[in-house]
Amino acid sequence: MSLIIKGGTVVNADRSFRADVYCEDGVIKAVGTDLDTPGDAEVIDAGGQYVMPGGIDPHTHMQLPFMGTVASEDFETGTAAAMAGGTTMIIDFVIPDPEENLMAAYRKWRGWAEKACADYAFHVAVTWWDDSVHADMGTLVREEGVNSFKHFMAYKGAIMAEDEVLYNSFTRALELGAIPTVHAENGELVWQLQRKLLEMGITGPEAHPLSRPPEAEGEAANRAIRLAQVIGCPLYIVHVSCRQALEEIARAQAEGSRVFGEVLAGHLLIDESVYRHPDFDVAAAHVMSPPFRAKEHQAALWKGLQSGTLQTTGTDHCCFCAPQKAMGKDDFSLIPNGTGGVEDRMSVLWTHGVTTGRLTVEEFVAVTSTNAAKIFNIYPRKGWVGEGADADITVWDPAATKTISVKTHHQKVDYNIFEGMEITGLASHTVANGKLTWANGDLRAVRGAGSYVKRPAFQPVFHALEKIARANVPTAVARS
Ligand SMILES: NC(=O)NCCC(=O)O
Ligand SMILES: [Zn+2]
Ligand SMILES: [Zn+2]
Repeated sequence: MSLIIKGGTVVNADRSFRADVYCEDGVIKAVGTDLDTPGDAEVIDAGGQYVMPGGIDPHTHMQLPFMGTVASEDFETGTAAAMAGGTTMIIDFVIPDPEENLMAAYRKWRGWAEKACADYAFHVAVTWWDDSVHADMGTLVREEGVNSFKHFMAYKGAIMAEDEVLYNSFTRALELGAIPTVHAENGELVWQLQRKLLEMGITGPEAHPLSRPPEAEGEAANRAIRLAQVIGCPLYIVHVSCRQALEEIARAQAEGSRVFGEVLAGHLLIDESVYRHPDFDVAAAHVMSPPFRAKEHQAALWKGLQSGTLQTTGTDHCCFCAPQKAMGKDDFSLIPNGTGGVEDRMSVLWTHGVTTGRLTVEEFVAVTSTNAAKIFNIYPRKGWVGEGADADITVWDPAATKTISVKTHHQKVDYNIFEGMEITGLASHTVANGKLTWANGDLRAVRGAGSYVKRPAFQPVFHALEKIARANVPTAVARS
């Protein structure tokens, strides 16, 4: 099974150059000029196009059971839609209920994901604490290739992790060489504001952003960062949506901390006015947490991405259809939180990032693929077009255009938050594990063709942090 991509410009995060790319048995075997074409090889003409590492979306929730329902997009449909947009790998989340055994939850999610068309991995959420969680974190890292643990600082009464859980889990993660990640929002504050707004009679989706102000996110980001600094572990903050959280990350980085930040395509482009839409279904379709913010935050997030304060882009793809959103018709706090975007992330980023001059093409590759691969320690197997890497490639046509619409998207959800957006820059072809899965509008994704990707522990920053810890071991004072 071989395939050759001819005549394009290879773009990696460090440089671009003209080359052909030859793939065999799921691996890139050669990158060079004027490569021979074996007789049986499938040929892709990439003339005038870029040949880039397939996108990695580090934040999705396929078929997530959440807020009394289950996300409409499953691992098969979601990874197929991803490949229509040039994304060849997702990192999803195992989210055990409080008291639920971590390994049992992990096995359940692994079973659901077997039908994935593209490669996938899992962050595992720590929502509670006891000795079994401590032990299972060890098993997950050492035997199952999990190298990141998620903590929800919001969703009080459900999956929220209190500070005690954060402390124990961050400490254990450091010992294992796994990165703690957080959804940073002060869950107590959100809870209190939700009650207050409902008492005031503000029951519609317009109350959603009011109950989750940027200050609640900034406070939680700072708390997680300070805990990580004292414990001495790295930290990855998911879906940074506002200036307040961004500033906490920038300050921590300036203090020498290993804090990574992720931003969602939606938070870069959509503002909070959507929650005041007169049609409940439209306003509710945008209910996600943290919410879309005032415009000043989008400008700040773009600068965070440009400056390197934020390193990755995700979608938090978590789809609920209108009848599901209607569960919160009379109480906004019951609207299932989540929006889609896994198919659109790369073209939206290209249109508003590269064509506007905010990002170079190499930076585009970094923030859509390579940085996630590096942070989660699967680089250069993923996130790189080079000999020996997995043949996960997107052939990118910078001149192609379309208008995003729910009528034409491949995502299994009845709304598109980017509806009507005119896009320039699209995946013309997507290659996953050496197989052509998307070719000029023809989706050829195969159920179950994706594999679980094990991620080794101790990505490079752990070795640096270990040296700092060794130099700062607390000592007792010997007194007579
Ligand atoms: N983001 C969201 O609203 N739903 C999915 C769960 C989460 O990431 O917080
Ligand atoms: Zn979240
Ligand atoms: Zn999420």
